[in-house]
Amino acid sequence: MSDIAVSPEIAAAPKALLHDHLDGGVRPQTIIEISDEIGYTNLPRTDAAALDQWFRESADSGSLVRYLETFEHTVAVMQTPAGLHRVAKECALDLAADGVVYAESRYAPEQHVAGGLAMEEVVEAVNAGFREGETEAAAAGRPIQVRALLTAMRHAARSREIAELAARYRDDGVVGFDIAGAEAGYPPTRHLDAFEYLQRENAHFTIHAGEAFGLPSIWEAIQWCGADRLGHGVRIVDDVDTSGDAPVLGRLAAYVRDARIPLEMCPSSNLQTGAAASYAEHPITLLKDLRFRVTVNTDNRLMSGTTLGREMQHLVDDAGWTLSDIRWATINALKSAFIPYDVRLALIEKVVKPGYVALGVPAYTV
Ligand SMILES: O=c1[nH]cnc2c1ncn2[C@@H]1O[C@H](CO)[C@@H](O)[C@H]1O
Ligand SMILES: [Zn+2]
Repeated sequence: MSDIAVSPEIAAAPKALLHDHLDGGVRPQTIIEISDEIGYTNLPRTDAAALDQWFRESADSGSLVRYLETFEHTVAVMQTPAGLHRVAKECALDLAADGVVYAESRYAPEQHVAGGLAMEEVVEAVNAGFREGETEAAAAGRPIQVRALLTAMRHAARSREIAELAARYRDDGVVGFDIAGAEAGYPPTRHLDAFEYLQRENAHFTIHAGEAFGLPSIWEAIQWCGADRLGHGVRIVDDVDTSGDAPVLGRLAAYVRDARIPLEMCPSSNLQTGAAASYAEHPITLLKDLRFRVTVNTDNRLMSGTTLGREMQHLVDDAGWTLSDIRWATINALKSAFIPYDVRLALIEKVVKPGYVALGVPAYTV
């Protein structure tokens, strides 16, 4: 969707990414090679460039449901330990090359058992791939930490089981839980059992909400389910009245802002699913100006033809963002990460702040 060039400053800026789907960021060439190895013959294109194009165009329908149909082909090549390992390793390398220093990558273990793997084996293969990618990236001078979020599909009925899996692997590379998939008709409260379990376990979770569906979904995610963060949450603007001289926040929007609930915003993805009309008009900028805890994310790099650098470049080019805004969003992301406070602080103080000073951005003020 967005083959824009990223400026040297944005490319070099240390970045943090909270919302990136592992199965939404597979390299086209890898899809083709694994398909050959496993005998998967349903790919819509067999040339890497054409396949890349196909994903972007097919995901560009204006409908979340149709957007999600394209994942059939990435999930198909992520059914073996070798396939999962390779995809995870390449994910870490690609993010490191984009200047990402910390990432949370999510995937749904229940979608990777068609070849007979146990969900534990899925988690372990992905973890091993991330660790190898981290090692290679560090050796290449691009250190990155990648942690996993386990997603449950909201139309399915395995969320409690996957929540338990996330808790079991919490000391082994998994830092949280999520629900994803078609939003309309599948409210977060359908999975209350899983969320209540995680709260009792003192575990972290985010919920895709306020993307294809509006305020009730956000309200349930926060006030019924207790979400730590919102995946997208873009529709929170429906509770901001901009008709007068100054924007007025409704009760829910005020709660989200005042409680510092992180919004994992994904501009390009929202343009493709119809949740926003353009980068210039995307609510992320209004929400930034109102000081919501905004973060910038990729969602699905393959389907959107994007990188975190590109998402940021679009905001700079079309919505008036500055490098200082990008640093603010990056620090917001690290403040909101599901890793221990001391690790977050070390990344902010030792990596992010010095990285922006090196780019000549004036010192950070709150
Ligand atoms: O923007 C999105 N909204 C809702 N669900 C999504 C989005 N992007 C990806 N997935 C879903 O999450 C699964 C696990 O990674 C993917 O297979 C896809 O079905
Ligand atoms: Zn998502």
